[in-house]
Parts: sequence; structure tokens; C-alpha cells
Amino acid sequence: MAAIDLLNDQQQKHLQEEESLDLFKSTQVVIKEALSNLGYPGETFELLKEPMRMLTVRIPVRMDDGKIKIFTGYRSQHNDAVGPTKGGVRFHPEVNEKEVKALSMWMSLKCGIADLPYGGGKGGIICDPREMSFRELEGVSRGYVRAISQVVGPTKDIPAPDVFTNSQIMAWMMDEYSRIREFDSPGFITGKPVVLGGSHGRETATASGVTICVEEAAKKKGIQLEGAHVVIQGFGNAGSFLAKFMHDAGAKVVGISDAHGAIYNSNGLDIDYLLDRRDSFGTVTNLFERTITNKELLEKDCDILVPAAVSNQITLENAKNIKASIVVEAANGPTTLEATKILSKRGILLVPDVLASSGGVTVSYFEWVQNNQGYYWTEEEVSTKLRQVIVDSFEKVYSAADKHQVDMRLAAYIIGVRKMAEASRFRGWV
Ligand SMILES: NC(=O)C1=CN([C@@H]2O[C@H](COP(=O)(O)OP(=O)(O)OC[C@H]3O[C@@H](n4cnc5c(N)ncnc54)[C@H](O)[C@@H]3O)[C@@H](O)[C@H]2O)C=CC1
Ligand SMILES: O=C(O)CCC(=O)C(=O)O
Repeated sequence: MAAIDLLNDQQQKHLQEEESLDLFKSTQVVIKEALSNLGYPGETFELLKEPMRMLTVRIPVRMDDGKIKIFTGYRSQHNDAVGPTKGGVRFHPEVNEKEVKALSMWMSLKCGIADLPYGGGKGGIICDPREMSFRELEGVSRGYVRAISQVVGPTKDIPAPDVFTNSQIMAWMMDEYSRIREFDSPGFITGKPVVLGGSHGRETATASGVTICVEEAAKKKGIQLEGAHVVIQGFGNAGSFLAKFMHDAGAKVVGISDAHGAIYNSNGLDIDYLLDRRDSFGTVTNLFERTITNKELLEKDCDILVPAAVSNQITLENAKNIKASIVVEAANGPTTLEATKILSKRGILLVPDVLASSGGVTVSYFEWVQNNQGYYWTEEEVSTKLRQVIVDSFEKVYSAADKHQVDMRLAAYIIGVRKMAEASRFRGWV
């Protein structure tokens, strides 16, 4: 029986009130624990507990109604001891400084786990692209690059796509940077269209990485992927391609969702139809009359659950009701620390975000390498190299969990933080 089931109603309520939904704070908690497991002194935590640089910018854009609107944006650079910082840019109305900071720290961990020569960075702009025209989006994208151009660059900090940003936005950003710097600079940003120096396989990279993690986790749990029931929350870049890959692997995708709701059918969903009909923001459930909520979807019967949308979705409130035996975090921060503990106690194999979603930044690294050498790889080469990185990363984290007798999240942090801590030590910073 799960630990939380043993508590009375009042104790449960108290525990839920105490639960930390603050992603930044909970990231600090696990980094501290990981560093202490590795025997690093307190100074190393003091250095790594905050990003080394956080820039807030104001971006004026003339909107279609002729008025000027001022947008707020951020770029956080966590630690550059290993190399330039790297990470996506998010366009979302709920972007905030703390979230961007936490996201940049997770990027450091992802790069550490995948052994990429980068530290972590992340950016965000408070805006809602669903309510903006193409012209307005271009204005915000170019304005952001003008505002952050002093602190980014192919050898300093390399942006990429994240929630509600895509290859078109990366193309505008690259063009703006090239104009400011007066040379063609494809290595300034990754996730570009292939004709502008983008890499084959970047668009599907996050989902490919998640797929490989699902396969590895299924092997560990003795679950056959063929016929396994899969629920995916989110149907955007990560979730929709994942649904396709799971479907192609013979699994039955029984539930998917978007920001407006979810659909579930225990006989399996028609993934090709859903992919064909979704819009560019990953919305598809508006085509259906009978929908359920995102909350209900997470508790549905399935073997494998993949949160691929937003943060804080699996909490103390629902962790005890999750039916899946494997949870693979495609999204950043979908499970709270308290919920992680419950899933782990219940014997559910949780593949944490900093491992599961590292496929995106790994192929971004491949894109940057190709840009730097001016020689481009085939889709097959990218796919083979990606598989190698993700399988190795999964094995490193799984073995660390076993060796240190800790859950997969702490194990991933132990692997992820080590290179950055060592590089900072060798540089004489701590
Ligand atoms: N795109 C990438 O390369 C990477 C993405 N990620 C993470 O994966 C997650 C999804 O990212 P993308 O697929 O790129 O974004 P996206 O913008 O392409 O799609 C987001 C999806 O989530 C849904 N959604 C939005 N708000 C929601 C809510 N409150 N409840 C339920 N669903 C909601 C949207 O309707 C859409 O289906 C994010 O956490 C992102 O940080 C992680 C690594 C790389
Ligand atoms: O592709 C990249 O460089 C970063 C992707 C990203 O933002 C993420 O993994 O959260």
C-alpha cells in the first residue's frame, strides 16, 4: 500500500499544502542532494544553486492595430564551466523568471547526462502566440534577439525551440542575429529549417529520445511494447511525434490531450487522423464532442504514461491514482518531488525529464557541430548517433540509481551535475 494511503484525511491535506510546486526551489533541493552524494563541498552548491547570469529584457513591438505593445523576455545562463550555454526559448503567457531559471538548470543537467560540451541556458517571452499574427510573432522574435544579442552567440549561448516556438521562429531569430553581427551565423541557434542549416531529425528529436527511453524502461520492467497501452498528455512537438512513434512500434495509444481537454479510448486512437488534424499549437481535442479533462486522463488505465505538456501535473493529489507501471517525463517538470517519492515507493519506474527529454538538445548539438564544420549528416546518421547517446544515458542513470540506492530523478541529477561540478573545480571557481 502506498505511503500516502496510510495517512488520515487531515494529514493528507497538510502534506498537499506543504507540497512544493516551486520548480526552482525543488531543483535546488535535488541538486544539493546530488552534490552531497558525490561528496562536493557546500561552495559547489552555492555556485550552482542559481544561474550565473539572468537577463530581463523589454521588447517593443508594433502590433497589427498600430499600437506599440511592450513584451517582457528572459534569458537565463546557468553555468558555463563546461562550455557555452544551450537551451530553448519558450513563448507562453505563464512564462516567469523563476521558471526560466529552473529550466536553465535542467538544461545543465540534460547536457551533463548526455555528455554534451555545454552548460544550461533557457529563455522565455511572456506572450500568447495563439492570439498573435505571423507578423507580430516575427516582431517579437526579432526584438528578443536584438535585446539579448550581447550575451548570446555560437560560442556563448545557443538558443533553440521549446513550447510554442518552432523552426520558423528560429529562422527569424537567426536572420536577425546575422544582420546584427553582419555575418551568416547558422550556429547561433538550433532547430532551424533544414534549408537554413537545420539538422535532419531535430523536429522529431525530443520524441525520438523519449521513444528510446520508453523502450529501455519497458525492457527493464519486462513489458512488451507491442500491444502496450500508452497515454500521452500533450499533442505538440513532443507528444504528437511520440504518439506516432509508439503507434508505429505496435503500442496502442489509448489517450492523448491538449490544453483544452483529453480523449481516451481503450481500443486505441486513430493517430494518423489526429496528426493530420492537429493545429500548429498541438490542439486537436476541439474536434471531439466527448472529451475528458487532463486530470482524468492521467489516472486512466495504461502501462506507460508520458506527460508531454506542462509542469506540475503529477502531484500528491493524483500520484497514488496513477495506473501506469512506467512514467516517462517528456515535459519539463511534470512531477513534483513529493509525487516522485510516491511513484517510486509504488514501484513505478519514473524516467525523469532531464534524461527522457534530452533527445532535443542532443540533436541540437549535432546541428551546431554540422554548422561549425559546414558538413551535413544524413537522417540515418543522426538517428544512429542519437540512439547511442540516449541508450548510454539511460544505462548510466539506471545504474546510478542502483548503485546509490536512490530514485531515478536523484540518480539523473547525480550523473548530470558531476561534469559541471568537476569543470568548475578544475577552473578554480570552487
Ligand atoms: N520541443 C522540444 O524540443 C522540447 C520540449 N520539451 C518539453 O516538452 C513539453 C512540450 O513541449 P512541445 O511539445 O515542444 O510544446 P508544443 O508547444 O509543441 O506543445 C505543447 C502541447 O501541450 C498542450 N498544453 C499546453 N498547455 C497545457 C495544459 N495546461 N494542460 C495540458 N496540455 C497543455 C498544448 O495544447 C500542446 O498540445 C514542454 O514541457 C517542453 O519544455 C523538452 C525538451 C525539448
Ligand atoms: O534543443 C535545445 O538546445 C534545447 C531544448 C530544450 O529547451 C529542452 O530540452 O528543454
